[in-house]
Amino acid sequence: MDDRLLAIQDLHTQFRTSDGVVHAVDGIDFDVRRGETVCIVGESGSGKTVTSESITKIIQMPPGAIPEGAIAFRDLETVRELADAFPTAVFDVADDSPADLAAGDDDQFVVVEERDGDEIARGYVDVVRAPPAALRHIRGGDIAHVFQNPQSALDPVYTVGWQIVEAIQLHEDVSKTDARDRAIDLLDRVGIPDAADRFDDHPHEFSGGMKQRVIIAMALASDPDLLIADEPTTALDVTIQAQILDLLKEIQRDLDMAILFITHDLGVVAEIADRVVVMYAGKVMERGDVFDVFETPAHPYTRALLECLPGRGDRMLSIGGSLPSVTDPPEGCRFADRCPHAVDDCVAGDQPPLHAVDGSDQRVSCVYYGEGYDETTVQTGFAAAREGATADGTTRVDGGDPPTSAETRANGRSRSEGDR
Ligand SMILES: Nc1ncnc2c1ncn2[C@@H]1O[C@H](COP(=O)(O)OP(=O)(O)OP(=O)(O)O)[C@@H](O)[C@H]1O
Ligand code: NI
Repeated sequence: MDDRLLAIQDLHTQFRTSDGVVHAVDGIDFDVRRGETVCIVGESGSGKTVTSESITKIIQMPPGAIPEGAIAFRDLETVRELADAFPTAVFDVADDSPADLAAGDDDQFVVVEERDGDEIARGYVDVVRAPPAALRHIRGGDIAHVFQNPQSALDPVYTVGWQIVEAIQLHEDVSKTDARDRAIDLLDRVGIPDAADRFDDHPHEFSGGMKQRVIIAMALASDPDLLIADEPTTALDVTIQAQILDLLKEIQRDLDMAILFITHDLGVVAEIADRVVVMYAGKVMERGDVFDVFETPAHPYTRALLECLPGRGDRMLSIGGSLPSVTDPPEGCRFADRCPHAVDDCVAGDQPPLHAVDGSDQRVSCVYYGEGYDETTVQTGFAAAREGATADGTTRVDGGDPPTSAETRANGRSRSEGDR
């Protein structure tokens, strides 16, 4: 069964600037299944936020544009509603392969399989092609966003209760009294003590962590299938961060909602992700099940990120170097310039294709996993390999322990707990 809720295919998001075209997201693929948590992780500027904001097209266009790619949102109810509201936008296909998606006409964005009277067996909405009216239906309804700074997401002038009531009434035709009751339930649901009493308080009467809980309550108002959270805990202190992560896990379990979580912190990834997408300079370097990626990080960049985690190994690593130019991206692998294993093939052509690792779902964009290469060469400690490379000009393949499964478990999750 295809349980994908969101399928991103060859997404390109660019910005026109006076310095040239910024290739912020440069051809990425990944999907989010129903009810799971996918984390996008990567350094500052790698394209995480632009990816997440492309999904509901809340990026400013212009200067932004999505010249290529498709974002398939596969919620049956939404497909039905949009097919009714925009009958001429329906694109019938027998089989929903990516090729069909790409072949869709520009104004045909509701893709259905088998249209039998009102019955739509399966289908998806291509967010990239959807017009503003259809996007309004999806945004804040089927897909809700939670941003980093709770301060700016709340209006200081209105009570928090009223702001949640407004979010509820935006998506549902309910009376003020019913909406008020639901708002209080939501505040209670996200762990605001004495929710009924806090309803009439203004945002400034809430702490940062409590404000973020209010934002999450607003996001839940429309009962979304997908919650996109962009660094939602970064502005909060560590204990509050942990509480918000716990809250998100709990809500997800109860509401069976998928979460796309953006972070630069692999500790957070270990805490909440089912699957992880590692981005670098607008490309996906690696993706897969969080346990596979933590236990057998395949890409040298992922290894480097893991070695940067405090408490892993005895050295604190700084990767060194900086992201390549986003206006004039280099040939080959975007990470080649900082990679101790880079060879000629790494600096030619496009970013390497995503190769399978060990027959699992894990995929890695690295030439060493292609034909004619020995992948064990890059399965070594990043810091050790770099030291080897700088000491004698060659890459050393020994030394540097990969993170163990015990360490991954110590970070809070275990495959055997069956908590997914
Ligand atoms: N409106 C814009 N105009 C021009 N360039 C932009 C715009 N928005 C983003 N970019 C560029 O796109 C690239 C990706 O930015 P993005 O915000 O997605 O990174 P990020 O991975 O979310 O980083 P961070 O961890 O700092 O939030 C960066 O080079 C950024 O400068
Ligand atoms: Ni960001």
